[in-house]
Amino acid sequence: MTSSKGLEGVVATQSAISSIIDDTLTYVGYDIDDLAVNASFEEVIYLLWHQRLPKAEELAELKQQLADNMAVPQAVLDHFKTYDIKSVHPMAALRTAVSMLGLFDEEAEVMEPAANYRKAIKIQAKISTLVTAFGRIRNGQEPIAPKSDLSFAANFLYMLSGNVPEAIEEEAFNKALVLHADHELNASTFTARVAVATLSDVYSGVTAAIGALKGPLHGGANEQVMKMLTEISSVDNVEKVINEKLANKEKIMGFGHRVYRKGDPRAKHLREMSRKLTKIRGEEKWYDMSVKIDEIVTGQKDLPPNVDFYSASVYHSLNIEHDLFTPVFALSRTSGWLAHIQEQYSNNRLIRPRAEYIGPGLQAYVPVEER
Ligand SMILES: CC(=O)SCCNC(=O)CCNC(=O)[C@H](O)C(C)(C)COP(=O)(O)OP(=O)(O)OC[C@H]1O[C@@H](n2cnc3c(N)ncnc32)[C@H](O)[C@@H]1OP(=O)(O)O
Ligand SMILES: O=C([O-])CC(=O)C(=O)O
Repeated sequence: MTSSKGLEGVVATQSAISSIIDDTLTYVGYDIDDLAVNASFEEVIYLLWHQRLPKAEELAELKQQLADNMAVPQAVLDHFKTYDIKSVHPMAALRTAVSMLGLFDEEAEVMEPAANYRKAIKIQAKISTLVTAFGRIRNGQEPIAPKSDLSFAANFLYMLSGNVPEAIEEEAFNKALVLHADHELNASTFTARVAVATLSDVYSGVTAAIGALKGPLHGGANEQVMKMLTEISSVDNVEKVINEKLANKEKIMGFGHRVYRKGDPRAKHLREMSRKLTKIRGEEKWYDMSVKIDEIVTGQKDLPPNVDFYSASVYHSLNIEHDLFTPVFALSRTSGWLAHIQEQYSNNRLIRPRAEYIGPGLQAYVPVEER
């Protein structure tokens, strides 16, 4: 029995939700380049959950269901005030808050598909409210109630800042949500599927997935990219800092990928948004620094940027605090996790791989006084 470190190359399940074939990403057969330009995030949620694009009335119904379910139990909001909110990572808070939502859902343990679909709506709707409320409460501000006439993307930015976003901001954020929604069997999605394959509940699956996304080798990389850009601080410093990091064999956050070899198709869309938004903000340096880092890392190491690299300067330009970048990723990827959870339940088998044992051979027990 031999193992593959990090399960590289192992095909662990079948899925009809998204595919990565020859560096092309599709959601249910629709090329991500097509969806990034044309689709709303709500359409993508529907696509992932139903494996087809919605008709107009189905889309309207989903939007209404999301709007109707955005309110979060007061006890969950109050719990943010029970610890030193400024010292915790928002992903840790989100992990607990989503788990806590399950305690207030009377259907949490009901396993019928219709009940699980209702839970998907509730979680997808409430996760925006949780992230924005956390962001405001820790800054001494009151949470803002959503506006039912705004899109999912616009509502998030509105609930965070109190201002209805400009059209270009809404467009950029919607695109970011579309691009992050699903990605085949990435680590957090696999985690969600493993959790629910024990026939545990939907809240457990999403909570487990949030924990997996938090790490800097996965969703946590976008925050680390912004930390690196902030530390480098100017285009003139890029070459020296990046060359030093490469010489020290440090990983450059936002580069490399387990599956893509020629490049992540999502990165070009985020790069273009970064160019536009940093220009509007008069802060082109974030884009210029990013492009220079990209040239060096891709040039020297043949490691192209992944989805997390240019999303950092995009979110920064949307006035999102840096440690909220990964929660933003989570609120988009929740749509994918919920699709995979549903798919796992619909054709379930316990996920239980084997380990290649590399410990000592058979040993006889020695009583404690004789060791
Ligand atoms: C949404 C997402 O999750 S996208 C990924 C987000 N994560 C990051 O951006 C973190 C930085 N990137 C990485 O750590 C990796 O590229 C991962 C985790 C994404 C993929 O990891 P793996 O497939 O396991 O590749 P692994 O880490 O083994 O790297 C293979 C080689 O490329 C190098 N490498 C990979 N990524 C990088 C990087 N970002 N910077 C420098 N070198 C790198 C490794 O050092 C290793 O070199 P070696 O063979 O000389 O030891
Ligand atoms: O697929 C992966 O390994 C990581 C990734 O890009 C994602 O989750 O979007």
